[in-house]
Amino acid sequence: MTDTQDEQKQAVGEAAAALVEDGMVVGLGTGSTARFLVDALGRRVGDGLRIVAIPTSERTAEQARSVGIPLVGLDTHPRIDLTVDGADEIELGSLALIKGLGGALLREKIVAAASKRLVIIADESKLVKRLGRRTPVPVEVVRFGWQATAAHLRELGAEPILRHAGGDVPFITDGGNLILDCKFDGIADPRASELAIDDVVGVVESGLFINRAECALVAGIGGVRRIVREG
Ligand SMILES: O=C(CO)[C@H](O)[C@H](O)COP(=O)(O)O
Repeated sequence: MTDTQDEQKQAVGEAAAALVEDGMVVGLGTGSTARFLVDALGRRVGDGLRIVAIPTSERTAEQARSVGIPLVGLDTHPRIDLTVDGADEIELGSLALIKGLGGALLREKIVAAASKRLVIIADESKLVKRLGRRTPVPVEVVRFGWQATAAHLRELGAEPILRHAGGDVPFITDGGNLILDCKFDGIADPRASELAIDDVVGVVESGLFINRAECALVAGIGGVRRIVREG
């Protein structure tokens, strides 16, 4: 039985760490749920598990190093066996995702695309019937002309807001870009929206992840359950 949100995140982090096998190349997600995964994997590495890992952010890299997980890059390991990452919204059925409220969506998507398997870990609050009613879609954009990029995104029906790190200082991603948090009135066709956003000049990547997750490990009051993609 799991209780608080943190206990639920810990439960899914540990359940996902148990999926990792000797010899694997593992993608490490970013965020408060992924932190529990990295801690649990660090403990397994301390007990003798032999893996190498590719982090999706500088934050995760720092944590992984601190718990003794050996890190490599996509240059030497372009194929990843298993990536475990969090999500901001998970659409029931399709397992389409909104990711990037933690600001790491670009590296997360590159690592997901290089992965044979992507397992999402989350608590039940992340499950939705339709994406984008509650959470904005984070969109990473280059700094030059971001206002023009925002205007194009507005034409797609979004309300883009420049993300700030605090005060008037814009949030800068690990790739040196900006993030526009794009509020939509629900996303009826996530794949079409992903394509339309990616087609805007100045956009580096969107936080819509479509057909990428194999399954989600979701923690609730009753424990951890595995949800698979339908169709
Ligand atoms: O996409 C992400 C970071 O870019 C995170 O996976 C997402 O924001 C979920 O984070 P948390 O586990 O803290 O709710």
